[in-house]
Amino acid sequence: MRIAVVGAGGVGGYFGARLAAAGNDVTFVARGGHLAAIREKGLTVRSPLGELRVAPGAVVPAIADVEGADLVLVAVKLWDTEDVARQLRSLAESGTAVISLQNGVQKDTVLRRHLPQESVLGGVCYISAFIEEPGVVAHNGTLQRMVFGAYGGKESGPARALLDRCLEAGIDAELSADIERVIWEKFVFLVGLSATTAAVRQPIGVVRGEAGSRSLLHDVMREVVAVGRAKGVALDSGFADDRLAFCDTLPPSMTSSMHNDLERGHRLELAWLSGAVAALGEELGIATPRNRAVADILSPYALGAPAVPEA
Ligand SMILES: NC(=O)C1=CN([C@@H]2O[C@H](COP(=O)(O)OP(=O)(O)OC[C@H]3O[C@@H](n4cnc5c(N)ncnc54)[C@H](OP(=O)(O)O)[C@@H]3O)[C@@H](O)[C@H]2O)C=CC1
Ligand SMILES: CC(C)(CO)C(=O)C(=O)O
Repeated sequence: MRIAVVGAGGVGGYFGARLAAAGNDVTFVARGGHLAAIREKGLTVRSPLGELRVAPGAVVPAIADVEGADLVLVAVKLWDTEDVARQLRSLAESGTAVISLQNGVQKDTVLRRHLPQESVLGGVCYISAFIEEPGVVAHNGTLQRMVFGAYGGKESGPARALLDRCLEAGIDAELSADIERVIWEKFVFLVGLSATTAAVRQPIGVVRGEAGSRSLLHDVMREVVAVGRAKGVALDSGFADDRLAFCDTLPPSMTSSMHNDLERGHRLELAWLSGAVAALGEELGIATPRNRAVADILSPYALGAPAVPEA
């Protein structure tokens, strides 16, 4: 299968490298120092599931350099989606399927603004991975799961083919006939985890162990469920309780990519997480005070570590 991975960072680098190691024809689209390092030494993935190295020739600097693909995996941060969507148009118009593994519930709306509707399949991933240094992706823990499928439960050849390739590559993967609900289910958990780990600046073990931050986690997720249900997504009314119980099963050291980004002084996906919940709540007339507070508290960090103004 010919797969193009746009964004060779934590998510794209990890899943793309596993698919390449299993014999698929994977092209990575990368940029900056990461591109230069991969061109020189290849892409290395350090993982408790085994180290991988992808050959230097598998990387290109632009989507226009991809010489045909059956499927594109989009794995750039959310602020880069619009730009990537525009550049994917000609591939998608020639029949290439597109699956975004990004977080949030707005990514596919952005992709659909630029691409043929049927080319955009839905997807989510569960993993903790990041660029440790240019050319090197580090995988924390052993979780590495993808769920994907066509919207509306339609049968999709590319999704089925990707499932087979993932399973051969040792990636925990599943096809879903209700991918919209799956994306929202992840969103409930992710917004809870990212809001609280970033606000408290501690992993889930600390957040869930303290009555105040535990109730913040629960309330943040309740608000996401209320917004999703108001949008017509088939989320169970008690889904936040279910996710809180799930949070109790996580390793205490687990944290969110947004907390990692905050700690490193990087830009945050806040506007697409708690910020999006607050904006959607306003639009739909659903109260979201906890998500609004988290979005406001973290707003000085949204574009990276803030500089204190000169006196
Ligand atoms: N990291 C994680 O553990 C998880 C992340 N996610 C989600 O996955 C998505 C990707 O996150 P993550 O892997 O952490 O992101 P990273 O920042 O690690 O990787 C994205 C990479 O894509 C590059 N990039 C952006 N635009 C382009 C472009 N036009 N052409 C080529 N390269 C480009 C970036 O370069 P540059 O640095 O120059 O911007 C960066 O190297 C996010 O939505 C995130 O929320 C989901 C689950 C877990
Ligand atoms: C919650 C988690 C770690 C699961 O993949 C995630 O998606 C993120 O933090 O971005």
